[in-house]
Amino acid sequence: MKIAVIGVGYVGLVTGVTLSDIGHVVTCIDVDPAKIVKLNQGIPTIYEPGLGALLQKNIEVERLYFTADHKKGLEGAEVVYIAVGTPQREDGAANLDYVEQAARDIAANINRGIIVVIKSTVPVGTNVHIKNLINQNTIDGVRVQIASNPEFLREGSAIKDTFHGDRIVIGTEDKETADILEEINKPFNVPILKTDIASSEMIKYSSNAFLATKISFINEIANLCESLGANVEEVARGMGLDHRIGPDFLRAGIGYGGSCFPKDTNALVQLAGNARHEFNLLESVIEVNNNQQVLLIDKIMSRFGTIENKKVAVLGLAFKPKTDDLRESPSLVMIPRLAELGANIIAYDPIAVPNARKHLSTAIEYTESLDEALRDTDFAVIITDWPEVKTIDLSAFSKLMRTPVVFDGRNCYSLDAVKKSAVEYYSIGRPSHTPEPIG
Ligand SMILES: NC(=O)c1ccc[n+]([C@@H]2O[C@H](COP(=O)([O-])OP(=O)(O)OC[C@H]3O[C@@H](n4cnc5c(N)ncnc54)[C@H](O)[C@@H]3O)[C@@H](O)[C@H]2O)c1
Ligand SMILES: O=c1ccn([C@@H]2O[C@H](COP(=O)(O)OP(=O)(O)O[C@H]3O[C@H](CO)[C@@H](O)[C@H](O)[C@H]3O)[C@@H](O)[C@H]2O)c(=O)[nH]1
Repeated sequence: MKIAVIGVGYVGLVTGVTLSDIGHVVTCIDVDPAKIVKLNQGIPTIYEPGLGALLQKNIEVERLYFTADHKKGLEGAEVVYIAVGTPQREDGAANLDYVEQAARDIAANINRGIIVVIKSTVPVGTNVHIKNLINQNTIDGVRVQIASNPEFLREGSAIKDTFHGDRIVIGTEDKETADILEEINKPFNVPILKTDIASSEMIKYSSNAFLATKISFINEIANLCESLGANVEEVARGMGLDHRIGPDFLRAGIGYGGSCFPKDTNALVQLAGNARHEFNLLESVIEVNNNQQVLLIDKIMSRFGTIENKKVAVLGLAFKPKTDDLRESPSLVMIPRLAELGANIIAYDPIAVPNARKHLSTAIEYTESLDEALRDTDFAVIITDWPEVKTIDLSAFSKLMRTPVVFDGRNCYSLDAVKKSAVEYYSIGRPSHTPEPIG
């Protein structure tokens, strides 16, 4: 099948690379010419394990192309995927400007009926709106079919998620389009659910909202555990053994971030509001998460009283490990707060420092060395559970820091290991630990 993908961000690039890897001829189109230059040289524009090798392989066998020219990219395409961003608008709703522009780009450059597939996360009703927008603007009355095919990949495991996903969802208005989409996706060997368009659009938002709910639920339980003397890790383990609950997404911590959960939960609240439905549960999920992102500040202030001129190591900038993405990362909330309170900050991340320099306006020091980050600091705050941070020998804290006080937003260490160390330790939903004074 000859396929075009519009928008080569995270999702567009993974979509283009994996569709070509299963045998389709794919041309990816982006308005950013700098991205296209890099990608044509086989250089990935995102950090994603395993992506580089697949990118180079499929360019070499001439199944994968990149262009900044919509006309050229859409020429001969039988199916066109839209994978542009749907960022949050100020009122919380999804901004559809990029999707609408992609629709106009399609309308202006096709001369025969094609299938348009929306991969971007879009509110219920958008697929039909986009189909109408294209059909109203084509030359010579050309008509397109529409399909909703939401994306469920996670950053950092996007390739694995595509080839070993739990499901592929295809929402269409007619059986013929559904069958063509099924045929395209068959080689992924992932269960396919064919449904109507509105349900497909809703499955994406409901899935993200449910996962966010699990996280906020366990975070609320964690905060209660602290007051009642229980350990949230034990609680989550005990809950997760019930197969109706399951063990995933029950890791308590500093809250969820990333390019999806925050914006998609807000968009669903807006979508519900438009249908005159107050989504109280999801509003609470969002509120719990907002509070969770700054919870460590309270712990830090009750430990120190003031942090004016204290030197603090912030360990991790990305919203989760294995990505350099900072979008909605708790670090973007914590770092300005710590700076406002007068702390001098040195921030460590193994790969996200270049992105942080672009996104964080607070004047801080950066390093890609964990040792350098910890040296002579008064306390450390763990934001991202990077393997480098999780596997650190706890003695490094006492050897390198001025005072080994650690506020762990990701519960990186076992309490047994902490008890054997000289570290003063505060985590989420677990008892804190203050070492016995020596002598
Ligand atoms: N990032 C994720 O992990 C993830 C996972 C699942 C779903 N999604 C959803 O997928 C969509 C895309 O997300 P992303 O993170 O890849 O976005 P992104 O912002 O990283 O990338 C979008 C790309 O589209 C390009 N673009 C915008 N308008 C264009 C146009 N008219 N023609 C050609 N190119 C255009 C931009 O230059 C950019 O490179 C969003 O709706 C998001 O919610 C994202
Ligand atoms: O038990 C958990 C699991 C995750 N998180 C946090 O939740 C956020 C999101 O994590 P994850 O879901 O792994 O990352 P994303 O790449 O944002 O992926 C989510 O968002 C994507 C975009 O819609 C969807 O495609 C994926 O299915 C969905 O998991 C991160 O800040 C994690 O630290 C927790 O705090 N506790």
